[in-house]
Amino acid sequence: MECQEYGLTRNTERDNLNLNPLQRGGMLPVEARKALIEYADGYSVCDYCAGRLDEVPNPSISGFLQDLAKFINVDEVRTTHGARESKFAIMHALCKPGDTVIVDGNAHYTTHLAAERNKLNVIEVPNNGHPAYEITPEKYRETLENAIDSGIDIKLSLLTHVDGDYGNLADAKAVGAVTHKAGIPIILNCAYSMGRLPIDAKALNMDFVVGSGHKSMAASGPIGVLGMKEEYSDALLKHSKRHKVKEIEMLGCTSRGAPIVTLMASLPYVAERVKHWDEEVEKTRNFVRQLEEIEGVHQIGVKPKEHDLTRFETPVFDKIAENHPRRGFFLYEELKKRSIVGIKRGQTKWFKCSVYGFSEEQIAYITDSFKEIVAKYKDLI
Ligand SMILES: Cc1ncc(COP(=O)(O)O)c(C=O)c1O
Repeated sequence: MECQEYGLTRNTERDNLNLNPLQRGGMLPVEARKALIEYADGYSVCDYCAGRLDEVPNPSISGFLQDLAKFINVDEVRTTHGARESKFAIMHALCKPGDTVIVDGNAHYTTHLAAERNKLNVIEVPNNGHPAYEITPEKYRETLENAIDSGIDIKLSLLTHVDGDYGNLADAKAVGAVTHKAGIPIILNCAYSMGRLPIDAKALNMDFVVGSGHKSMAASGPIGVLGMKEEYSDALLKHSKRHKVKEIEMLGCTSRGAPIVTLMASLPYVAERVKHWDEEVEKTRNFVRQLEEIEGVHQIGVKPKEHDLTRFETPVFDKIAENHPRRGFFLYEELKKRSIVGIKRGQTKWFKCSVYGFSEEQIAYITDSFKEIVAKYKDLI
């Protein structure tokens, strides 16, 4: 058999300034790149395993999990294959088919799929619409109370801490108080927050927090985090009857090899970087201010920004696209000429981007580039 050329290079994304929000928090520091090579082979973390991944002493996965639990302030923590697998496992352990869960209207598709795979009904708390698309604790309370009043037994609730569409940071503490008052456990989906900003699960009134190593914790994918309160550990970490030491929801073992060692190697770096979250927010706000100086560029979602993921409506680029021979592709191509990538090809009505981790100089270069492109095509507007 002759195999095709699979195109396994990433020079474009690596050598240019990548604005794709999905990529900004998953970039590996040097220590993690070294660990990646050291543990690149298949079951590389399993040499000293006595049956449980979370208890492996060498490399010290057990020690790492203790540190990780402290980092997010939970009683127990496990790694999974992603935030989605963490959500699935919680729903699976706590609900049965036909049960109902309540989730925010900005929830990620993986939340919907986790519920669907568990055969659960979903009630959605709507956001407040254009332009902020905010999920308010008041709306969460109202939707929950209406459901309860109409006789629906809600087994579990979920809040997306920072959503992937608008980059809004939800008021987790207030929503946690709402669901606890109703006696319903709550999951905080921290895919876009854990590893970028400090997470204290207990202070946020959360029973579960789930994270994504490849999205926000500087790890190779796929790897997720599942943190929980003690009272749920029996349900979530229940052992197999047949294979006594194995945890059923984890299917015995979850992420092994490169993903877990990079997550481990990056933890000190990530623990340090969350202390500088305010600086990142300030950089994002400056970026928004500068980009909004262009007529026809508006940030949507909550203002001022509280997270780096930013969505802009960009009628000015859409107008240029209408009259440009390359149509919608002009923006991608003009940015690429300036070594900027990460805005989807052909997209000009709106786009999402992030400057997380870039320096002020790089951000100034990026905003100047957008302004330069508008100036170049002023006759097409
Ligand atoms: C808000 C949110 N939750 C969950 C996920 C999925 O995370 P994972 O790939 O770790 O399952 C994403 C990925 O884009 C996301 O944006």
